[in-house]
Amino acid sequence: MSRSRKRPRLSSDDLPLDSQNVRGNSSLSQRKGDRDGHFVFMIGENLTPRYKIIRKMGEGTFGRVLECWDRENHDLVAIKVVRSIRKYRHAAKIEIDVLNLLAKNDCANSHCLQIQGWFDYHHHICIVCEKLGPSLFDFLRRNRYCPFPVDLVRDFGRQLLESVAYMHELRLIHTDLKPENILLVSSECLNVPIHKRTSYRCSQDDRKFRCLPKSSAIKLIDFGSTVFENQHHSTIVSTRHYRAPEIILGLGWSYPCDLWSVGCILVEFCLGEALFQTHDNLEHLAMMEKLLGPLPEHMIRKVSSQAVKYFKRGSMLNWPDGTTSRESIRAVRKLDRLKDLIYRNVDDSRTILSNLLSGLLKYDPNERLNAHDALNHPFFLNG
Ligand SMILES: Nc1ncnc2c1ncn2[C@@H]1O[C@H](COP(=O)(O)OP(=O)(O)OP(=O)(O)O)[C@@H](O)[C@H]1O
Repeated sequence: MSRSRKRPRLSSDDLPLDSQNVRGNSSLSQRKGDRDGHFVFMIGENLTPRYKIIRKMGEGTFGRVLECWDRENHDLVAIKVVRSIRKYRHAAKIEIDVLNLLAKNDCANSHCLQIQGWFDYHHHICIVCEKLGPSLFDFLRRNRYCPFPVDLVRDFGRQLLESVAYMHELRLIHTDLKPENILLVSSECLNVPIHKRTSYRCSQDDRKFRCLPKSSAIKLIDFGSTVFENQHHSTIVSTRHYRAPEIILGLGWSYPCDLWSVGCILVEFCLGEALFQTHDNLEHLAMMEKLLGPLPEHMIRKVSSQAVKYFKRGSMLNWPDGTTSRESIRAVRKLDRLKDLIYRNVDDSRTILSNLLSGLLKYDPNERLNAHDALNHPFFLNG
């Protein structure tokens, strides 16, 4: 997967706070932040006297996530050390509020990352959380994008929908659901034999075994883009591959955009790789039409002035247009109808799974399944 999967969100043009004449120990400030405002550290160093840095677990737009030893609780924790840039600090405070709200109302089935606390360290906001395992994207990548068996897709889908239902009950919209933001609770895995019949994609090379998670327990992370339903919504949200059509068409968005993302994620679990591998709006819409049929006219009639250019004669997608590359035409042609895609890649529960997916991938957000209805779908009830 060569194309970037990162969601363009806050641009990184601001200077780090430690180069903005913030009062304090300048030599320490310089050592603690690099030019992008990322926290610079050494393994074994202390992050306050309480936490000892063990290793880096991940890095994102907002900061670095470090595995640390908590000397007070004698436990390992994950600490997100946010970049020392004003807008990221501001976003981190919102993320802390969301994490606290999620923790306050927590029920057994929330499947959301648990916050333990936070502190400010040399202009870096540090969010202390439970330590989890690899993301489902990392897991797929390490297994050469070998798809998950359908029973695991069901377990992951159920938990993911439970966490989305929980957030929506609290009037929160995650807006950035993607395999990178779904973490296995445990890193333990099992080596299992690959059956040629059941896993076509995995059996394309000479490997006889594949790795599967020992436990299917997952948790949702990264609430840095979460918004309250009644708050200001920026026009563009979500990482490209998981972005709902109403966002691309500038029609406004709400809770259903999370369910579209869940649909894309579940297909990805069945295929091993992202469903919509594109970075271009027109190509993205063409891929959707190849998979799901034509966009509804009533949506096309209301598109924003920026999106009008994607259509001709008022109702037809203007694709391919004069600028479409051969590579793009090939990428769209490669896609099948959703049902055929699922039939080609999944062995069990295909009919019921493709029915669930078409409910999650409804163009019209008003017709799309909500999280509760999706959880009551026969794919989950009969599995
Ligand atoms: N609690 C945790 N336990 C283990 N690893 C974690 C944890 N939290 C985050 N990570 C790792 O760190 C990575 C970055 O974390 P996170 O997504 O919160 O940062 P971000 O800066 O908001 O990222 P993005 O740019 O993708 O939004 C994750 O993809 C994951 O691999």
